Amino acid sequence: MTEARGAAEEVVSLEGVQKRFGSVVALDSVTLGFARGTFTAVMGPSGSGKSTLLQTAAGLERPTAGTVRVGDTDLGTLSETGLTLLRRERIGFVFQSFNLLSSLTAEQNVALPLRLAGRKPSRKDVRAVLQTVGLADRARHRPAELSGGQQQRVAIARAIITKPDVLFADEPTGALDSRTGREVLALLRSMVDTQGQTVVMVTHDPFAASHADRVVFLGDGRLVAEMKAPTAQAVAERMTALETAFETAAEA
Ligand SMILES: Nc1ncnc2c1ncn2[C@@H]1O[C@H](COP(=O)(O)OP(=O)(O)OP(=O)(O)O)[C@@H](O)[C@H]1O
Repeated sequence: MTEARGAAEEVVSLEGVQKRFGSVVALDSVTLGFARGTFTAVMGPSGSGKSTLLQTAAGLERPTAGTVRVGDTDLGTLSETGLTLLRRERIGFVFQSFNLLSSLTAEQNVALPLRLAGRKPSRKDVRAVLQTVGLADRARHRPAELSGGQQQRVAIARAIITKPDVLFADEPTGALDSRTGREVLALLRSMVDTQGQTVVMVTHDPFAASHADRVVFLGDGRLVAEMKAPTAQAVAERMTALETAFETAAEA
């Protein structure tokens, strides 16, 4: 393992991961790592296992077989409480639907993970994170007083307040118009470039995926392709080919 350290250190790794829901195999023999300070997009046809991959990598779902590691910790060795603590301290998660608490202000939402961890949030830290996402002047606003893009930026601030090893984002721009979506993508990209944050994002959108360093493509729960330095056009072409291939296979 020691030679894996350094530039290519993997923050999260999956080895031979399978996830079944009854008779449905949502993930099959997935072996994949996410290096520190990199931005990965996860793509694939509907039902190919993207969300399941994210949830399994984040310790929200336990794999049926195989191993998920966060740093050197094998999640399979952790109790439910251990897993909850690890998620709280080392993993950030952002959803398409923001999931902010409507009765709390932006800064109270951002401070929540620290409170849940029994830590007293420092106003300075909370304001610094809001500053990072460009919302220092909206700290006292409630979600209903913010635009969709601003709410998603609060959700990102809330996810990074604990300085997680990795930020998982499931369709973070799915509910946003294209301009605010671009702002959120630029924010994720700059967190990778300026803070060395590791980001893993599920998306259907080739333009969103082009902000990543690498795109991994799933088909029927398997890892079927990988693209470095993606362009929106190259990603769109690959997706069309994949969708055709999997539709043809499903019809056969
Ligand atoms: N909790 C669950 N119970 C039963 N089946 C599930 C569950 N979660 C996912 N599945 C099934 O696992 C497969 C993969 O689902 P998943 O949501 O990971 O795909 P996806 O690529 O994220 O899809 P989409 O792009 O449509 O969101 C699908 O066949 C889905 O129906």
